[in-house]
Amino acid sequence: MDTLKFTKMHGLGNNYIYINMFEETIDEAELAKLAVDISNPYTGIGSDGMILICPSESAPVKMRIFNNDGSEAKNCGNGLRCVAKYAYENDIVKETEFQIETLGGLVTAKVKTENNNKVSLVTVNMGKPILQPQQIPVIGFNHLQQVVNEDVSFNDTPLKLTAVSMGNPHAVFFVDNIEDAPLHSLGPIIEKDPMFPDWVNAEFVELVSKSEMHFRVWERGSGITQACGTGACAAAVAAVLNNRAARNTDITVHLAGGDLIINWKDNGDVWMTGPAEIICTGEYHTNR
Ligand SMILES: N[C@H](CCC[C@H](N)C(=O)O)C(=O)O
Repeated sequence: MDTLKFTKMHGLGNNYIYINMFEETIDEAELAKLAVDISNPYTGIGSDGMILICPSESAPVKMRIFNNDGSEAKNCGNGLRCVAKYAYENDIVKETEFQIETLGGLVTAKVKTENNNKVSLVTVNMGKPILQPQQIPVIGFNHLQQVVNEDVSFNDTPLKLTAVSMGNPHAVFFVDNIEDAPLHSLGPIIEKDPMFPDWVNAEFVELVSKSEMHFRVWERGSGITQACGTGACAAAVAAVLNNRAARNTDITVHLAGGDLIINWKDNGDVWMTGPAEIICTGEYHTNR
């Protein structure tokens, strides 16, 4: 029986099992199944998925993220904050500002430390959103430059779609009352609708003001989670595109697990600020 050292961490309740690949070795062919097994709440550790903290040729550290269905995603906002905290506290990096490689490209993280050099808050420059339909991808809108407030329907329920990619695809829908959002009923249907060839993260948003919103998410590959960092970025971008939020402004996004501050800067970059916390460390027994 082999064992894997792990650290369970969360960003606003969006929790993953983190494995330090500077110290551990896992066959590439085993990663998807390991993500499913380790995430199982009954026979595994239990989590929204698995994140690998890897060496990189283009940055001090690389993040790979697997949902709890075993699918690998190109980006994860809550994961990036936790990777930044882990990398700083475990001396993988010495600076408080550094780059992290993701499958969606390079991002820049800044950690804020408190007593005895522990990271309490992380700000990540998530880069520029992708809005061209073909690159999100979403089909049926190739005649448009952006998919903003477009009429769609799922299970005969009419909705208005704004589609944004933060390296991973997001379908954002504005609702009058977040408590009435059809998260359970339509989340799994939207996730795998043929309109989204790579499937999609589905977000429902109730706007409070031009700098505040409520947010709930059905994540691609994980279902309902307490928070989605890339989703909060996509929601803020979508609100600005719909003239319902302001550029270059700190937007407070109230997620089920807590608040993120998102700012879509005039230079096009989206900044995300929020906490990252360690839950526990341990050894996972593989090959049982
Ligand atoms: N389910 C997402 C990946 C995790 C993103 C989310 N947990 C975040 O914090 O951004 C996807 O398949 O694109």
